[in-house]
Amino acid sequence: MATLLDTINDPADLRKLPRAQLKPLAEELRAFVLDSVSRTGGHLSSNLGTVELTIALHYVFNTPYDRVVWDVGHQTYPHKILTGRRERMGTLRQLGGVSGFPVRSESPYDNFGTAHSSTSISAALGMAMAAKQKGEDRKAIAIIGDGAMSAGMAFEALNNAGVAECDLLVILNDNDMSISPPVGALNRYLAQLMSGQFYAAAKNVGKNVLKVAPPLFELARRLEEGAKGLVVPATLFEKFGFNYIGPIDGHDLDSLIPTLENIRQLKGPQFLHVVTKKGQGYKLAEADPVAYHGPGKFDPAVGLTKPSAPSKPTFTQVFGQWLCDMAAHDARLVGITPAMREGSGMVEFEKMFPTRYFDVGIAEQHAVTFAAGMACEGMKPVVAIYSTFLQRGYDQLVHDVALQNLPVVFALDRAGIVGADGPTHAGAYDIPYLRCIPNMGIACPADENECRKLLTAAFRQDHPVAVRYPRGAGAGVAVEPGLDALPYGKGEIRRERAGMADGAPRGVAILAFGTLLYPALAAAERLGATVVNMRWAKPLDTELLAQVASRHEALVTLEEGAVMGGAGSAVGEALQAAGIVMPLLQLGLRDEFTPHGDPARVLAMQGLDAAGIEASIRTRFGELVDRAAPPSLKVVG
Ligand SMILES: Cc1ncc(C[n+]2csc(CCOP(=O)(O)OP(=O)(O)O)c2C)c(N)n1
Ligand SMILES: CC(=O)[C@@H](O)[C@H](O)COP(=O)(O)O
Ligand SMILES: [Mg+2]
Repeated sequence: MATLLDTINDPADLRKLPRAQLKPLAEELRAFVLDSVSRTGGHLSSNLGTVELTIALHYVFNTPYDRVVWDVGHQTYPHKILTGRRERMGTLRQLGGVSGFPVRSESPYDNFGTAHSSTSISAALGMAMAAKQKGEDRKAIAIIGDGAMSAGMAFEALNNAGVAECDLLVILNDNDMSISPPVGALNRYLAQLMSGQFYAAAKNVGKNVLKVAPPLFELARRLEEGAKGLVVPATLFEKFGFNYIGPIDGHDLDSLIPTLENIRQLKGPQFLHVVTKKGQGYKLAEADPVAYHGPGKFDPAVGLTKPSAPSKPTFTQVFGQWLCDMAAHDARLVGITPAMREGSGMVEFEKMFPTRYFDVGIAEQHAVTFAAGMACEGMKPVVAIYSTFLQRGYDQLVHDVALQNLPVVFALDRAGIVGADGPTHAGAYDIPYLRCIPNMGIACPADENECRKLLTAAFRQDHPVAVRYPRGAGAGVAVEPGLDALPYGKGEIRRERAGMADGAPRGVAILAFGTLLYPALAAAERLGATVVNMRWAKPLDTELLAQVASRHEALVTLEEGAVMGGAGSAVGEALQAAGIVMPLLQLGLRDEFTPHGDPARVLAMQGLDAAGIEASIRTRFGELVDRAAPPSLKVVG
């Protein structure tokens, strides 16, 4: 028998349903989300929390004519299911499948591409302003979480919107959670709004939405004036120029729908405060929304289980352990995260050093300058941040840290391909964007052990240094427990081509930056090439480079990052500066955005697995390779 959900292939179908059928639809939708995510993995708790809100939005507003902008977009699975992608949810976050975030090219209902947080109010305001300019009567709606609301960008947009005289609706989806528990004064303020006098004054809902009907409005205004004079101060959002409505129960369709229907008729900036529960309807996720924020596949009847055999440690875990060990060794160390405690491997550090741990909220710019301030006072800050999110703090990195040459360590996680999250989260650009900044050092560990030692090397410098490492596990190299450092700015030759002894320049040398050293070694076995583990993209080991250049006929650079402007470009510049003219092939991520999907496959599509590296080198330098390789290593055919 067809379910209600089966009948909805478009919000137009949803709008045909009688109100009474929306609750059973919500139940079906929630069950579908749980079942679907348990099969594919993905973001769960946030999506269980937006089921009713999504139904209400598409039911009340004329989507996609009215624009809906979801902040971050990790909570848009119900939206995807109701907007024609139900049957493709089994492909979620897989190569060629449905994206885990809104993407404009994926659906006309995805009005704005998101995944980095706190952009929704700006984008929706832009759309509202465009509608005003063009004389269109469409509505623009931003749905932003309490975590995302903590970012400066959200406040910049509120500041603008409050005076912009546009028909903008901001919906604050307040579930009292970021990925981990939310932090900061705004969070405390929202908690206040939820309690005591404010919550009692939730008649605000009735009062403010009545503003549409002039006679009632006058009555409401007088009531409001009276009430405000007595007990209810204006909310922060009213002071920003919004009409504040709420808080209302975001799981109660009987509150949501009439409230949205009324708001739809209001003019000017509206602010609806909706209260939801992360993980709503699935007890295990309600009890542990952190674990169920972004789980892998699991059996919903059992829940998440611990893997039986201990797997190789991830780079994140190697960093987390190093951070604790170095903090025990050096009291000046402080650890900073912009709201990514779990993802950045800082759970243990917070437990061991609670007074030296700082979660500053989703506020990357602030995290960087906050670190700069600490460094000015003799502390040794370690900012643990995903490569993609440091893009937010770029000016702060240049102006506040590097220009003042402050010793801040950037532990850059998720450098390179990340897989399921796709292009928004790929750490593709850090080498190019860091390398051009004076005073910066950039370390690219090839494996777990090097990661630990390069973190120590970075920590010992008196200037800023970034250590970039990828998502997941490495080659499985044993990590030595001490706090030894690798030398600053120095690489090593890992494999020498056969016949080096005769001194004549011959064959190809691969200069690997980071974890691609291992596929490079595999390719070099077949090519008879030399492999150099460069370790540092900046400073470049120019001495080693000159030595290797003098003994080979061609060089190949290799990095898991944008090839344009990356470490390979640095090698090209260094060769030119030294007056060395020789063929150079630069391999890395091409000048295109990489899709979401299995990371190994995405890397292979970029030609960065062992076979791809070998093929590229053969195509460009086949003759040199074959001439240099000893007969035993020659690959025939
Ligand atoms: C600029 C940026 N920093 C960090 C993140 C990682 N991140 C994704 S979701 C999230 C928490 C968002 O909290 P909230 O907006 O309240 O949504 P909820 O998860 O509670 O649904 C964080 C920190 C991000 N996507 N973008
Ligand atoms: C939506 C978001 O930005 C995070 O939840 C992100 O998906 C986490 O990625 P990791 O799984 O790599 O920590
Ligand atoms: Mg939240």
